[in-house]
Amino acid sequence: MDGSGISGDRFRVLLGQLNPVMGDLAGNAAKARAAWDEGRARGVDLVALPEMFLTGYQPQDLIRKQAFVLDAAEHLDRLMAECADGPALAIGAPYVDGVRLHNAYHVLHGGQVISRSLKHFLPNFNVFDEVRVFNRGGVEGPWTIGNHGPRIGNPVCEDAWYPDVTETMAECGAEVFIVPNGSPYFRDKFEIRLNQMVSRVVETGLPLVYLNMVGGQDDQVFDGGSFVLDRHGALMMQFPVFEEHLGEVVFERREDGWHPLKGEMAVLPGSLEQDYRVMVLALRDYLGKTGFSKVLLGLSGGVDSALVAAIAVDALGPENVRCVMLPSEYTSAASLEDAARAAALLGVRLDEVSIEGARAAVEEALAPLFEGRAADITEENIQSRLRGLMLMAQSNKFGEMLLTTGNKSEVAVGYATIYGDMSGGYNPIKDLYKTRVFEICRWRNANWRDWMKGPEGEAVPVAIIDKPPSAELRADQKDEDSLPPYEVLDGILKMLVDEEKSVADCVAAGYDREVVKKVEHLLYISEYKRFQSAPGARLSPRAFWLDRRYPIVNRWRDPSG
Ligand SMILES: Nc1ncnc2c1ncn2[C@@H]1O[C@H](COP(=O)(O)OP(=O)(O)OC[C@H]2O[C@@H]([n+]3cccc(C(=O)O)c3)[C@H](O)[C@@H]2O)[C@@H](O)[C@H]1O
Ligand SMILES: Nc1ncnc2c1ncn2[C@@H]1O[C@H](COP(=O)(O)OP(=O)(O)OP(=O)(O)O)[C@@H](O)[C@H]1O
Ligand SMILES: NC(=O)CC[C@H](N)C(=O)O
Repeated sequence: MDGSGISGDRFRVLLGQLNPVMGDLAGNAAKARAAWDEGRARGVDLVALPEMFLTGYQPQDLIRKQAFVLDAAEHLDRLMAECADGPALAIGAPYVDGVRLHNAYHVLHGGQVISRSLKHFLPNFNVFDEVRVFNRGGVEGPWTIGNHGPRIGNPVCEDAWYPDVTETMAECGAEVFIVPNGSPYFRDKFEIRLNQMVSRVVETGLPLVYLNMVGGQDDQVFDGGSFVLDRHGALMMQFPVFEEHLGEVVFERREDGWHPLKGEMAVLPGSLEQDYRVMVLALRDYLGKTGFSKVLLGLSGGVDSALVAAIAVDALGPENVRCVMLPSEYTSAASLEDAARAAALLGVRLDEVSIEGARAAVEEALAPLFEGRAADITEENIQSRLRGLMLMAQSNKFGEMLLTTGNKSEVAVGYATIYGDMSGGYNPIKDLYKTRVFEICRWRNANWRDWMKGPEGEAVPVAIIDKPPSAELRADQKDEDSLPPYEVLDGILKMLVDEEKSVADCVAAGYDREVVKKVEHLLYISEYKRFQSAPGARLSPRAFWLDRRYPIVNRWRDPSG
């Protein structure tokens, strides 16, 4: 040991896979400080935190506020002073170089900044717009603490998705990579990340630490799942997904360089479980981070609202979820029973407010104007809007945030009433196709985990999963009267939306051209609804909102096929 507190042949890093709150500079700094205190108590050499941990990620245009960047710099300076005596602290925070604003990774030690890596590759695709808000940095060489420990290179997230930055760092003498990330979830992304990081290891022959953020931010969920690879690309440590976690990686110096020792190995859940957990965590964090603790929703006896109720209960506990049945003359006895059973299984309160009186009053008020016109979708939408009105009134009165329940199939084709059932602050199932809604319900009924605040066993009544979906806005209505069967609709939507395929591709895959053209048309004409819709948890690489933005005014239709 020398004055730096580092032993000659071991280097210990405490990795903080933690959940920051966007814009809560003091809170995030306190969390960083607590991790550092823990690191000091354990006697580690370095405490590392994810990309842009001090501000939260992604800050979007908040980062264009000079006052915000200055405030962040002050919090960083304070941390540097407070953490002068002990392990180094590596933390993501913005950096201003003259007029150039950077996404940076700072290493603080002994009251000084001993390294500052500026993100070189700015992601500008899917949900990312970093070219819009940051300047590209040059590649920073590796750093060490005193004369001991490995020379460490810090490619910042996207920097490790291409060979250039790691190769340059290796040429400059790096012996270990620690990559801080703000990498949001989409289904099965873990394998893609792992393959990318293994490639960097194979190209450079150097071990790599992948440290991800965790937690929900608006539509995105950072899934954690940090890991460590040795110089051959073998997995030496795996952190859990979706949980805050402090874990220690130990590097040992051998004749041929630095080697990470084998450590904890969390098992990653399957894709249905991951999707479900994302929806739960996204809702919990959206509520908690915006200052809400309670939600309400309209429980119709259908599968979408039943699943949203289960997600809400698992996120917040049954005492914080209230369901409301708002029957009309078209509501069947089976729907009333199914809603009651769904609420009972989850242990939530179910209130009933009829929309019949209000509907009669609205129709009477409009009758002189509408005289001579046949009843049509107008009257159906009035019911939906009255439900929205009644639910929002309760939201105002009781301080509960209203959840809206449209699945991705409906959101894609505009099968929802604007200012009606689209009313609400958050939509947990916005990126979940209807066919997957059924799969997820079955998964939840068969599986319980300790992170769920809801009951074990059946959470969505089997009778609800098994019956044909209906909006019940007129007698004997079924979704399949207006839409193709969901297997067909979802098959076409996956091709058009998620895979960017043409109409001709869909026809070649066996779908009827007329049906494909109808779906394509509905997809384009409902962009205005999506523009006015609530945010919801992103589960796929093509979620509506940031990943998939069509022009609202658009006359083009695919002539192929
Ligand atoms: N480009 C555009 N920019 C701005 N506004 C635009 C627009 N195109 C139409 N509009 C406006 O939008 C209005 C039509 O939209 P909207 O009022 O939503 O009505 P609309 O889309 O015609 O009908 C709602 C649909 O949702 C279905 N649905 C399914 C499941 C549940 C529920 C439910 O309510 O519970 C409903 C229902 O069966 C029906 O097919 C028009 O009055 C028009 O003025
Ligand atoms: N009778 C009702 N009571 C309470 N809420 C309702 C009622 N009917 C509709 N809603 C609300 O409006 C949403 C859209 O309802 P609708 O039944 O028309 O379509 P859906 O997409 O099949 O949804 P679900 O599967 O939940 O029924 C529901 O999820 C629910 O939140
Ligand atoms: N923060 C980032 O640079 C994110 C982009 C990165 N390639 C990812 O999604 O993991």
